Amino acid sequence: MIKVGIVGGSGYTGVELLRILSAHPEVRLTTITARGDNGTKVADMFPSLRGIVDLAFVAPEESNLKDCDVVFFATPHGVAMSHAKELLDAGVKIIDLAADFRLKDTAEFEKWYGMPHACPDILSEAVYGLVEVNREAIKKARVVGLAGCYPTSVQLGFAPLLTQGKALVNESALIADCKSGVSGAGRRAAVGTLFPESSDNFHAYGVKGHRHLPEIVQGLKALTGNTRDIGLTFVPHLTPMIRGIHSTLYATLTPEARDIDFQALYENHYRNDPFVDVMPAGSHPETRSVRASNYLRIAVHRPGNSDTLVILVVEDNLVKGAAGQGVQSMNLMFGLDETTGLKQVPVLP
Ligand SMILES: NC(=O)C1=CN([C@@H]2O[C@H](COP(=O)(O)OP(=O)(O)OC[C@H]3O[C@@H](n4cnc5c(N)ncnc54)[C@H](OP(=O)(O)O)[C@@H]3O)[C@@H](O)[C@H]2O)C=CC1
Ligand SMILES: CC(=O)N[C@@H](CCC(=O)OP(=O)(O)O)C(=O)O
Repeated sequence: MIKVGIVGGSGYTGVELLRILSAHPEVRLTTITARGDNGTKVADMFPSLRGIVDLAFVAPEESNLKDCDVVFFATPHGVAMSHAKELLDAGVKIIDLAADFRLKDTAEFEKWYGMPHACPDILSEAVYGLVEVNREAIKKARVVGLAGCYPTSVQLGFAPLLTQGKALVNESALIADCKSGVSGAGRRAAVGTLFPESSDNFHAYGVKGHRHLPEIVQGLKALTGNTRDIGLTFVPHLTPMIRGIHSTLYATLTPEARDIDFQALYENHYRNDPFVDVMPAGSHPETRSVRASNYLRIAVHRPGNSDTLVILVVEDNLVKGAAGQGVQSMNLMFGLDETTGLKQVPVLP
């Protein structure tokens, strides 16, 4: 059994990790930390876990994280990197849901996250946790910096177009128009996510620059083999639902790409990826079709047979965008089938 610890178990991605890992056949949950709620039984805070998780939250300094095989950090940015060295020295693997191990350029990290990087040496060995792109590297990783929620949907939506060796679309003018449910902001988020503020309302934010922009650009560039530059307009929106991300992606075809069958290109690209579903041509994927599951669904459109491709992508931000992707990575790091414990059927309606 894999002994698993969770730092930050009392947040939204933390409880999602608990839900998934408590049903995982190869996992034993050993320690779950929370600073504010230490001593509280997990099931008293999350009644969904009554009779399922019989542990109490412990304070981080009193936890036995070093006895784990792997520790998930479901914490704000900056926490994982301050614990990484001592855990790695103790032989513990790390999966960070925050951004400490995503951006490879430490100056970029400091610019977007407002803090210096605590361990550039560990950052350089860390693997970016987007399984469909980095599967082989994740298998050998000691540290995985999971892809962000929006970045997962945007990168997997554009990936088949960017990995062909030559540009099929105008890569300097990609557009990602993304909408997220409110749980994306976390359990202790600001006033803007309160019910009276966020229900019956819809708005864009971060148009001037969102911290996921450099992460997505880094990832899209890597998909070209770092041979071509990427220009991306990324506009996130807050939409009044609890879970889910819907990303509408736009790309303009190059003249040489006009005769390509993009439906076939996408189906072929994802033929061996158990959690990516390329839907039939003309589909309109719905966020509820992936709710509480690790699936990500994509539909490819070319309205009016024009030169504009429209790619629709849905995922659950807390699962494929965070905890599920983390468990998918953990499975690979420990030699398991990547779907182990992750075959939950989405909840609909
Ligand atoms: N929500 C989402 O959809 C996604 C979130 N993420 C990322 O995952 C991480 C967690 O997000 P989310 O679960 O939404 O956040 P929450 O605010 O819901 O939970 C944060 C958790 O971290 C704990 N925590 C806060 N500060 C510290 C600290 N300094 N040291 C130790 N523990 C701390 C909190 O408990 P306490 O304060 O009591 O210690 C709580 O358990 C974030 O980095 C977020 O950006 C990634 C993808 C998607
Ligand atoms: C709706 C909402 O507020 N979403 C968050 C992103 C989700 C998140 O937690 O970001 P990471 O993936 O980088 O960890 C935001 O825009 O800041």
